[in-house]
Amino acid sequence: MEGIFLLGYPINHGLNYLYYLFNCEYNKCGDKLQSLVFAPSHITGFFEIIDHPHPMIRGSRGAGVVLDQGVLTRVEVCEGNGEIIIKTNGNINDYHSREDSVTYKTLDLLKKQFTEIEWSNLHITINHELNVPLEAGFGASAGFALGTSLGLSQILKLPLTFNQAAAVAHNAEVLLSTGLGDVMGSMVGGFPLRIEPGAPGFGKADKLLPPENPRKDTDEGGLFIIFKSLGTIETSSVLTDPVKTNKLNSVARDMLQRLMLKPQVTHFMDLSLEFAQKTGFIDPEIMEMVDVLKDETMGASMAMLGRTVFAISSTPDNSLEGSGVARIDHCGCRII
Ligand SMILES: Nc1ncnc2c1ncn2[C@@H]1O[C@H](COP(=O)(O)OP(=O)(O)OP(=O)(O)O)[C@@H](O)[C@H]1O
Ligand SMILES: CC(C)(CO)[C@@H](O)C(=O)[O-]
Repeated sequence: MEGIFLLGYPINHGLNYLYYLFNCEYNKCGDKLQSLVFAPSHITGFFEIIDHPHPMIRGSRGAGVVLDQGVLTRVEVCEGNGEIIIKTNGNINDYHSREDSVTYKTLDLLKKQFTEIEWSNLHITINHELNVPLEAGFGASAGFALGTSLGLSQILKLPLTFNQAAAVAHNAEVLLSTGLGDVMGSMVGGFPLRIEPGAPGFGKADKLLPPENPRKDTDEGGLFIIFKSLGTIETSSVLTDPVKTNKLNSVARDMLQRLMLKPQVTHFMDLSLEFAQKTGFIDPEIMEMVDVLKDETMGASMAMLGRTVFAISSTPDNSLEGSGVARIDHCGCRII
């Protein structure tokens, strides 16, 4: 394999920088038990909300794409007095309140499910490092939840499989209305098609075949995701508004079937733009950026749910000033 390597990892990989930072800190951790989880970011192009009284079955149908950037979570556990420290990019997480935090919610669900664990004798530190914007359609909350559930399940040797641990993350997302299909999307990788709603192990997912690699000269091959975020949309503010949810459901109703009849990346992007326009989610500023990218890529649209434009392209080159570029992560969420 060609390329420049740092700590055994090719430095052209989006994950490498974060991996390096974490490895440096690793030595300072003494004999604490710790785990490292990478949850790649999932951008939804279009979605339909499927309500159900059971949170494991509640969720969304839809389609999206998974980036090689996202949330890296290091969980550390040692003996203590029940302290819980949660940090995001090195800062203590003072997000609104404990009740609103998807990380706390995931931890609480594990505590309720596994009462035999002596949680009050543990000191738990959860460090999230993210390199995508928050509340901007990159499914960061799903990454926080997955890092917490998979990390703790591994360290504490909880009797859960990979999907079962991820289902706890889905449960937390659905209960807080911070996401419906991002946990499934991040687990699947590539271009996830969420065929039936629900948590991993409950819902049903597939993925688009990547188109033929137009860049045979690169070892990673494949496509690029170009993005630029202008601001946030709090997912829960949309998911709890019946006017918005009825509207988006009526627009999305037949979109997945249409994509399944022609399961191609360009068609996914066309449908995503149709969804963004017909729902009225897209505003003139985002549309302007879509127009810039549309002609020079395989298609551009708005990331659900954020004031973010995204495009899929065979080249990182584009004329949108200040845009970010990522690769596609085909592997999905993993313990590293
Ligand atoms: N600084 C922060 N540190 C940790 N968690 C945070 C922070 N800010 C927000 N959160 C968590 O993320 C949730 C916001 O999720 P939201 O779904 O709106 O964003 P997202 O997942 O990044 O975007 P989207 O779902 O649109 O893709 C909050 O409810 C909170 O639990
Ligand atoms: C609701 C949502 C658009 C938020 O990112 C996503 O979770 C999805 O597609 O279900």
